[in-house]
Amino acid sequence: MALSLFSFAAQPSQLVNSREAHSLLKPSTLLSVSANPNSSSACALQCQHFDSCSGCTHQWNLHRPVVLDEVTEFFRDLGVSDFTFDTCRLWGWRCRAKLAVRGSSDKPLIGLYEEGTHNVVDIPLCRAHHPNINAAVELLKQGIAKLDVQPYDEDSRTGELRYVQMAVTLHNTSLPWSKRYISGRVQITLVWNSRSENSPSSDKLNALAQFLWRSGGPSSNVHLVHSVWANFQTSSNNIIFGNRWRHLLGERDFWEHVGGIDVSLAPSSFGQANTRAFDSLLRKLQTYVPYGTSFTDLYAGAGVIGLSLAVARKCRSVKCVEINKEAKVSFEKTISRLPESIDSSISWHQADTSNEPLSWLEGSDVVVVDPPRKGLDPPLLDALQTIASSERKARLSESSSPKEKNEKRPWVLRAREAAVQIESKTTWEKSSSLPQTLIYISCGWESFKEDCKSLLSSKAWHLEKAHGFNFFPGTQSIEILAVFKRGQGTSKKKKKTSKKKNKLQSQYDQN
Ligand SMILES: C[S@@+](CC[C@H](N)C(=O)[O-])C[C@H]1O[C@@H](n2cnc3c(N)ncnc32)[C@H](O)[C@@H]1O
Repeated sequence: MALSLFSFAAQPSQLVNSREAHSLLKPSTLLSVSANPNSSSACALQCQHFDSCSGCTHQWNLHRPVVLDEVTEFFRDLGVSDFTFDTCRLWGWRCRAKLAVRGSSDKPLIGLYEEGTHNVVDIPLCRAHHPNINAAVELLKQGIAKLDVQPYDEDSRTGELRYVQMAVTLHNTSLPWSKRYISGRVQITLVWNSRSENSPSSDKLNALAQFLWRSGGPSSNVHLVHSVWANFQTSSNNIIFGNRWRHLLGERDFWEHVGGIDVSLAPSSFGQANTRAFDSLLRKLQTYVPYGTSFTDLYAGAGVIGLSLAVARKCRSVKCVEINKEAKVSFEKTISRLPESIDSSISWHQADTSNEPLSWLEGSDVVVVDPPRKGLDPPLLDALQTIASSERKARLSESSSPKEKNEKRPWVLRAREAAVQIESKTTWEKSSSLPQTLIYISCGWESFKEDCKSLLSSKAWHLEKAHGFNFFPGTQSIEILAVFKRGQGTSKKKKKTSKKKNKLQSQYDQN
């Protein structure tokens, strides 16, 4: 995963005090975007790293990303005039950060690359980070200095510590929200420049983990550290993580609570950085999924979307498809905490959605796609565009998909087999229908626009609703939730025209 896209900036080097905490906890606001809300300096980033750090691109009006006007207009032109935008939390929102470690053991730099370079900018007071990420970074720096840990040197490919991933859990739901936020604990993953835990530098790795645990674990003054993990990476490219992960200290399982369920997230699986904003999005998403639906979650990660809908909307079936095999363990753990009353058939498939995409859509009423920034894979986009003709063909041949039945390629068959399968208690009738609703969740505005235009131009879908969420305040990014329905629909503009016509007609009739 490329570093520069993902990490951002920080806050004080210790746990925040209650006044600071209060300022970080401004409630989110839902803007109906037609009226321009006040742009005030109260929504300024006020981060001293802004000029050098590449994490944030905007320091004013954090509540209104620059792209918002364009987004609003785009949807208005497509007939969605009630687009809403949730401003979410403006500071201290980032609960997950991947940071480069460079410099020297007595002066480590932990942060992001300066724009267009591989020079790391130290960002101890980042305003986007959850304050406890900054506190954990400070602790890590102390450990590096004390134990003479060598930060990685990209030119010589020497050194020990390459990157660190910090993830904060806000899981403790027994606490009121402000306390829950401030007492969030940090899972620290040290990306170590060796092949495995058996390399000669492992003693130092273990000593560093012990230091973090002693100084920030349960027997320290402030229990800040949730756990310590190691990832081993020796490759010379820009990829942050290697394939080998080891749990070193603390709780192995990392739980979060979003969308109404407990969710397990291993350090190796994808997790949304802005936990609170993601929760808002999930709650909005739930309102578009009818009770008892059959549901496919494509680009599912650890299945958070699918499983939260399985519970909130009592889905008949939920099928999750994800390419990263590491997410499977998290999915299984999350299932173990779902309410016993749940009666859904649930499966998780380790597969590439672009491989025979129609097979994943079959049998579902609703499909959610949540692709990476680059947008939908072309074969999936193509399948969605031609969904109506696929349906017609299937009906004609009476068998929904003859190609499916004749499939012989072992890798395709293997991918279709569920890696995790939980049967429902009720035996539901199997359906071969294709989805009538498509919910597109996007973190890449440019690719979304293109995909959206392609879907609409195919006339297979029309756009019904759209919402925006401020997942990444201080950047140009916006998270979109768009609801498409099958068929061409009646454009709202057209509806208005016909109302006008009717009015004219009735005036004419009266005359
Ligand atoms: C933006 S994340 C969304 C994850 C999940 N929906 C969530 O919110 O936690 C995109 C996910 O798509 C996965 N992915 C990328 N390309 C894929 C593909 N071709 N097929 C299946 N999954 C893919 C990535 O591994 C990543 O987990």
